[in-house]
Amino acid sequence: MKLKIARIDARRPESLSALQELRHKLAPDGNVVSDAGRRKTIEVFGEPLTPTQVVERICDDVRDRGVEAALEYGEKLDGARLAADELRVPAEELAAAHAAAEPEFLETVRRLRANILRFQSAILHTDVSVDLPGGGSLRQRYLPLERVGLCVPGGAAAYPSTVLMTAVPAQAAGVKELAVVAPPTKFGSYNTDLLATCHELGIDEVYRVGGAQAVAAMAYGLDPSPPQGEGILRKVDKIVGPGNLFVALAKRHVYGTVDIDSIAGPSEVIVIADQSTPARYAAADLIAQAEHAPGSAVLVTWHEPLIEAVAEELEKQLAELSRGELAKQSLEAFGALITVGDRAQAARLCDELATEHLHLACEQPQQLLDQIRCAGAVFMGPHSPVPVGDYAAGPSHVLPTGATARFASGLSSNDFLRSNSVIEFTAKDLKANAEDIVRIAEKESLTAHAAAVSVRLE
Ligand SMILES: NC(=O)c1ccc[n+]([C@@H]2O[C@H](COP(=O)([O-])OP(=O)(O)OC[C@H]3O[C@@H](n4cnc5c(N)ncnc54)[C@H](O)[C@@H]3O)[C@@H](O)[C@H]2O)c1
Ligand SMILES: N[C@H](CO)Cc1c[nH]c[nH+]1
Ligand SMILES: [Zn+2]
Repeated sequence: MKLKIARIDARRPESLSALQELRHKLAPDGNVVSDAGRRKTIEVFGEPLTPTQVVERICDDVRDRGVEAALEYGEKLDGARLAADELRVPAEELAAAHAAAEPEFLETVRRLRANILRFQSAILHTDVSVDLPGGGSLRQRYLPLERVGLCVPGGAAAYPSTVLMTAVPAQAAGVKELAVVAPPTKFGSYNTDLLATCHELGIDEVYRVGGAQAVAAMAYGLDPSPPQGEGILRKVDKIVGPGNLFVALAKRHVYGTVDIDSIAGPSEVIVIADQSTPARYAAADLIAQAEHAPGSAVLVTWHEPLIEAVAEELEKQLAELSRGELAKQSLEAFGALITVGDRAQAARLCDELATEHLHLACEQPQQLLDQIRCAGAVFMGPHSPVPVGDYAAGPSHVLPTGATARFASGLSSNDFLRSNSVIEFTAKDLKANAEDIVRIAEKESLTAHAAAVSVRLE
């Protein structure tokens, strides 16, 4: 299988434009969509629109027309013709999927759940109290969110692991109401392993809706006028979880109406390799991300012979894979093999691309990590490939993509908490602080603020 993957020599000044193009493709503003996506857009809307325009139309339509619009998009985009009362997966279907699941699969789900819960509970914020030396006692109080929506992808692959990686952190934080949305496809809400995983975790709200329409449905609610109909999706407080470009852009669109976690779009990896890295490991790691379809995979090395060795391995391994053709398309559209001058240049490039997954598959990974700040999750050394984090380790696999790791972090139990500050002063504490409060209030000409303190000193 002949693979046309970009080769970039970052040591040459003219490589700059190739690197910028790569970066743009990976960012959500790049709005890169496949030809198939563009064809689908024309079929649905009768005109070629950008993904951002598509998402705005879908979200506004679902906000205005509710369940009717959500079902129409499910039919047009996913080919599923459903009635309003078929939107929610019946409790009996969840129980039946669980009863029919392979016992070994359920045991794996339980072990993975325990790993995730252990880590997510360990990192959870706890209340903090501070007594001020000048008087006054302060508290930071953390409370779980009430109702959260979990996006589980289902276009090109099935993701029971994403149910675990979103629901278990939420449960560690104490969230009681969880609603799962997954497209009405064989990889989504018709996937019995996914339904069995939901049941195992005690999730009983699963809806057959995906893409931007699912995000809008959770942000606005499908039946905004109470009383809520049975089976109609109610508005949530926060939407978390990954998805394709349409899901990521929709989450960005509804932010403010509800909270979101981050832009967790199409998967990405940068593998940093050197003379110690077997080419077959590096190739396998790149393909593992590309098979998400779409997924981006970039090799960075200062050991030049590795570029062609990995290119050869990629062709060999792609030919043997069931999803080889899909992975090949991703590698050709969003992949690159990059040569850098040295480790320091590799570190700088990583910070610029701020990738979702960074695998330091080279010697002395800690020394390199000390020079890098931006990545969703970092995998250290030759025996920590990304699937360890995708499935088993404990940190959530829902991670920021498209260079948003410059400012965003991976999903964690703390994303499901809100905090209140609690301020308590006695008369003595107030007196001790009054002079400063009155002085700064007067500087702002907010004399009523000053008076609210002075009145208590009389
Ligand atoms: N960043 C992360 O944490 C993370 C984790 C897991 C998966 N992922 C990524 O999630 C993505 C999952 O994508 P997927 O496609 O398999 O599933 P998905 O469920 O995210 O998207 C499928 C939905 O997209 C909508 N859609 C498809 N084409 C459209 C078009 N042209 N116009 C409007 N809507 C359209 C449809 O409604 C469909 O239901 C992959 O790219 C994978 O890499 C990311
Ligand atoms: N690599 C994905 C995060 O970008 C997570 C995942 C789920 N299943 C397999 N992998
Ligand atoms: Zn993965």
